[in-house]
Amino acid sequence: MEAHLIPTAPSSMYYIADFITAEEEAFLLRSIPSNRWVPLSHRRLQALPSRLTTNSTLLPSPLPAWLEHPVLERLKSLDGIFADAPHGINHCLINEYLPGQGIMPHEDGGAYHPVVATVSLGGSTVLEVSQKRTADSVSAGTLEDPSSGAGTKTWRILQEPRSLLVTCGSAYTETLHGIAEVMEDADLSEHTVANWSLLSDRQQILNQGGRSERATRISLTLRDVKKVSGLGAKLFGKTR
Ligand SMILES: O=C(O)CCC(=O)C(=O)O
Ligand SMILES: [Fe+2]
Repeated sequence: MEAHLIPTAPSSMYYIADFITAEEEAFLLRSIPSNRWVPLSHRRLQALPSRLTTNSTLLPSPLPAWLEHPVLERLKSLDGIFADAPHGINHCLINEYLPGQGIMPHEDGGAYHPVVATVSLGGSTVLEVSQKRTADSVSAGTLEDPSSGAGTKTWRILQEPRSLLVTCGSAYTETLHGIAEVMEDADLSEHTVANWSLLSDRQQILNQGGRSERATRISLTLRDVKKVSGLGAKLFGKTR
């Protein structure tokens, strides 16, 4: 995994270009159930095996076979990313974004073990990661430019189709992440993209003058929900 560490991002984020093949991507896109989408105002969403209960508990049930092979199997083979997770991966949120759609800056929070693995399908996007603003970091801005405080430091992670992004440690607990609602991402270069050296296709971006048009993108975000309810937990909780 060390070869995939994003050098300038908060510790620790890993980017693996071409984590799956184009055939596997097409298989995943075909396999996502078409009748389980929950429409939101700026994207649509589904949760596998189900949404969490109001107190952030998972009613456990096996993840579908189409997710197990190849994605979950391959994740298990990457040394140790979910090694400390109490249950292993037991939950998958699927987000779909049309061009111009995104997600507000947020943190994924304490319902999950602090590791998330994101597989991107379809289009490219830029994930904007920013240090959480605390009273201390806001006051660290200068008088001339209050926004220069540590609280506003941001990193841009370009997520290409078929890539894997792993976010853990203080990158999980101390930062926010979001996706801007734009039709294209611009000003992409080795100076602005934290994972530039790890990208699959830098040349294409250079050929496009540092621009990347948005296309429909689907992300699979794989996590370990900490609270698993009752009997089902005994049957299905341990998925590793
Ligand atoms: O689509 C993505 O890459 C991010 C999704 C996300 O932040 C989430 O589901 O919590
Ligand atoms: Fe998130």
